Amino acid sequence: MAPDVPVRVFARPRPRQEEDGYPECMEVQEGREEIWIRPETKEQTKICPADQNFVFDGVLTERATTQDLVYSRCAEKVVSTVLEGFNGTVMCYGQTGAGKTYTMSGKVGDITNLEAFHAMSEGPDRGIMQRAVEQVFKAKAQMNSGGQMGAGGVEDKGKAKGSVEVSLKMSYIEIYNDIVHDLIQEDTNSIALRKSVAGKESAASTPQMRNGASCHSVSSRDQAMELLHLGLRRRQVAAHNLNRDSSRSHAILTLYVTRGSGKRSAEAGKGGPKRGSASSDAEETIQSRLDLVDLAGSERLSKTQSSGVHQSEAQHINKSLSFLEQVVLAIGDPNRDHIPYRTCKLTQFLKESLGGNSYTVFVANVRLESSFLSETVRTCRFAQRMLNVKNSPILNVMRNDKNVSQYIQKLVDENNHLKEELALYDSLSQVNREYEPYTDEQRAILLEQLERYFLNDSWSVNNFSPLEFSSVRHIKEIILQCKAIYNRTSVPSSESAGPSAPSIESQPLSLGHENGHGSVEGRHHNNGGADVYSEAGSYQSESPQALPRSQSNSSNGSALDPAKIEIYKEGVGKQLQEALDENRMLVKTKKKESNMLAKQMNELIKRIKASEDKTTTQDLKAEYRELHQERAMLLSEIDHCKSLAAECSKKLKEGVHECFQ
Ligand SMILES: Nc1ncnc2c1ncn2[C@@H]1O[C@H](COP(=O)(O)OP(=O)(O)OP(=O)(O)O)[C@@H](O)[C@H]1O
Repeated sequence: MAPDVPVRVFARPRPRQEEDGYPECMEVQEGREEIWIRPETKEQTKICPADQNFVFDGVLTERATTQDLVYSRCAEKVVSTVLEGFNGTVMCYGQTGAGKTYTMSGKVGDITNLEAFHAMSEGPDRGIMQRAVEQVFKAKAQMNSGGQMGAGGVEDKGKAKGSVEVSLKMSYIEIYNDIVHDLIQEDTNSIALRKSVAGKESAASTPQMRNGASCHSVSSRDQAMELLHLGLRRRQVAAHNLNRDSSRSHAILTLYVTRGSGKRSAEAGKGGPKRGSASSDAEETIQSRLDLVDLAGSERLSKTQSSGVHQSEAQHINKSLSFLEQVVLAIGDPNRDHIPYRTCKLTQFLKESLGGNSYTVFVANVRLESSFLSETVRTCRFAQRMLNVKNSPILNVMRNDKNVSQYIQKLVDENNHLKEELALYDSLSQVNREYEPYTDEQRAILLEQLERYFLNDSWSVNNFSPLEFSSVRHIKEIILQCKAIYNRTSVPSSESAGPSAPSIESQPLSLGHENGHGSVEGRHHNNGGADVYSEAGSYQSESPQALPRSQSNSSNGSALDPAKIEIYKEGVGKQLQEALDENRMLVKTKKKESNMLAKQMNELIKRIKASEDKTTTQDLKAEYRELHQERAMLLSEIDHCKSLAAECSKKLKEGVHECFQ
């Protein structure tokens, strides 16, 4: 089993301008990997009641930190491990304008100016993305000429020599308003392109959604830079009060490294965990991946003054970041066995990076000006939680092991031999049996036989015609078809209560019932009558009987195909059901939080009414406004989860309908 490796967390404060004034209530102390907060004013103590120090794996001090230093401290080692065959992630998180894009892509400036971009990409302001590409190409050149990559990313002399084939691919996507867009597809018609990518990553195909993005072979650093420039040009950017070039999307640049057809030295990969069973003489292909993630910045609308479309973008950004927080909280909680990765595209993409197969570094970009105290405290708290996230990186080796191939061949031979034996046995006993799976035609014939058998009044214990079992596959098929007939013809218990009894389909299983909160149910019904949580849309993978029987018989009298529904149940149906459950669970939790906030707000109203002191009243009102904003955010998250649940529910229904013959 792969060992747990914690996410490494760094904080990078954006340099303050001299005119911002010192001292501030936040500071980084030289030589100490911590950000200290000393609230002084009453306002500040409301945000952070007492002195607090946030300790990280590293704090990149404001003035001393160059882009070069940031790379060597935060990213270089991760890139080296990727070159060895492990997955790696570096992600930047923080409030808008704190320097995430600067850290990742460098001082981008006017992105339409290609020359300026290339000049920057070679200069000291270049970011982690450019530097990672450089490191990877440097290593590729070394490996092609027979060197081995060691843990430090430098050539290790004296190890097994021999040219290793290395190929690199690159993809660059953005998640904008929870839709995945390809940023480097060569088609300039981005709308058509975006539709196609978004279409591919539907809930039904979430595990493969990465494949929805185009993947480009890159053979030189310059080629990779061209693609990076193209992607940055296409990324959604807008101006607001705190950042002239604010990213409106989460962007993920992925470098895929494949090292092919070489014998991996037993000594290689000393820097990290090894696969226990790896032998030194196997032919191997190593496929690893580096994700460089520039998250969109959280923003307070009151500060950015965004409105219209940018306000809606901001709400999407804040929502997805809050889902990210939920995932991180769940991973860090030993009592939670379910991590809500499926709630949005961002968390789906980061599944391996957080709690999965990856070496991950998290950079918290912060601003130390007092006016950003609340945002910085929030970022630091989140970054601290990130320290609890443990990953399990493994060496991504595809082995072409001679022993395994031989073993598979042995099994194939044995299977052929048994088939021959069976054929001989059948011919000696003069029976003609088939062992291949039923075709649709054979299945239809069997179904017809069974229907005749059940409908025939004159059937008796002596007449078992279609039930005279001829083989194991025949028995299985009869049982499946009997189940289909049963589902189609039997009447649900609620219907048997009388014609006026509502069908299961029309009984909403509302959250209100689940939570015991009557009000929730009321709002749910008022919401256009969309039965998001109706049992009809809920597909119980453990018990197929839970499917509404009224649906087992479609309007045109066709029957549910047992084989199809089984496949659906184990595959897409199961994924959709999980996603539905997750969203329902999130709605439930958030509703509780929202109710608690409502209670606190009611208390505050009482206190405001009772207050006679002007300053106290003002403070209470300010507190009320904060809570109100927080609750508004929660309510919009709840709506978002509901709409996701509705989408899952709809897809589930469509999927079940497709299982009718
Ligand atoms: N460490 C730094 N040194 C010099 N300039 C910086 C630094 N960090 C950020 N900046 C500058 O601050 C501005 C805002 O930074 P940037 O666009 O990287 O923020 P961001 O966190 O990506 O914001 P958003 O979330 O809104 O996209 C840019 O002009 C950037 O060049």
